[in-house]
Amino acid sequence: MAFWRSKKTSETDEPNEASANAPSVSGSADEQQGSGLLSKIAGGLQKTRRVLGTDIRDLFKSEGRLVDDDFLGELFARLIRTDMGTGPANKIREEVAKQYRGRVVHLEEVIQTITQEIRSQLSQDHGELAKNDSPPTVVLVVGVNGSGKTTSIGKLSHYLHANGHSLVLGAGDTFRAAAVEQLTIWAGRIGCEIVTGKSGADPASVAYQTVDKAIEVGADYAIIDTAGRLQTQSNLMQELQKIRKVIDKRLPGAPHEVLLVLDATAGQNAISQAKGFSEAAGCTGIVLAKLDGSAKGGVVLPIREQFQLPVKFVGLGEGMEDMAAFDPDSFADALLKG
Ligand SMILES: Nc1nc2c(ncn2[C@@H]2O[C@H](COP(=O)(O)OP(=O)(O)OP(=O)(O)O)[C@@H](O)[C@H]2O)c(=O)[nH]1
Repeated sequence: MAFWRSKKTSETDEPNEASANAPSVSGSADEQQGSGLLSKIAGGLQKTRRVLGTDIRDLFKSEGRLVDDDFLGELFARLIRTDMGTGPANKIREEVAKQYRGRVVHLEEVIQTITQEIRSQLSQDHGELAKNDSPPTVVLVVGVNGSGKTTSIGKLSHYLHANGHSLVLGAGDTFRAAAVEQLTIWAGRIGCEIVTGKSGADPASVAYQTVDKAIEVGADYAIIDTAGRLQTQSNLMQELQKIRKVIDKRLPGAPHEVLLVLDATAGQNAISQAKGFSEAAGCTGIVLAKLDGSAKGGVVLPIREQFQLPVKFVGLGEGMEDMAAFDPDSFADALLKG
């Protein structure tokens, strides 16, 4: 499932982002949705691009620039302003140094090199969910309070449903009544079943019943929400492990995906969240929500570098269709080419 497709243009193109990112083949509902999302992703990354693209352009006040230590230092400082962290920024600096040191370069050459390097650092990321050989595929969704879990579940469910998959949602955030209501509204919009527990019920029992229901009705996916928690709250982290264990008891091998929803506006804080959650909850992938409101989209890079956690989806707004499957090529292009 990829509804944010990579563009197929030549290496030297400097395209208008909205049109040039259009899918190579058009026609299917999937792809029509994709082309809308492509301009959305470019729009979503606008803030990050403003920091990165504009900053890098500013390095080139004159025609070309000599690539020396001064230039490389300035480049590095500008890269890390997007919260991409020192490791990934260093790799980009080294690549630029390797290719151009001692030479006068033009903006386009440097942008091209940076884009390629970002692509290659993220090349293993893609927006695909794991799939259980015999349904249901169980997806557990975790993250800190307010990161966008419930909204992301709604958007993901909408996408799966629109593509012919049946699903059951589990309102595992039994702590916050509004979260249950919110998920119930999403289920109503999508037209899928939802399992809820009483307020304060054991979330593990809701998770168990959700998987049970999905098996009973033969659903393709069971998607289970959880209450927001801080990665430092060890009792609540243990609760996630219990939820996992109980799910596995009902369906051995499940959950097949544990998606960590990170708020893109959190920048470097998202890194400590990724660390705490991936250790305690065995996360398999990231949903980077609220990319539309963030200038820190570069944070995708250190998360991949440090935790080998692929970004699977990005959230680009609060509406039902405001989510895109992650694609490194489109991401790198949208980040730099404006
Ligand atoms: N702009 C924007 N807003 C988003 C996105 N995803 C979620 N939001 C908003 O972020 C806020 C929090 O989203 P929720 O889905 O309620 O977050 P949550 O993680 O379930 O929250 P808790 O249950 O309190 O932990 C809401 O106002 C959402 O509408 C996104 O991709 N873009």
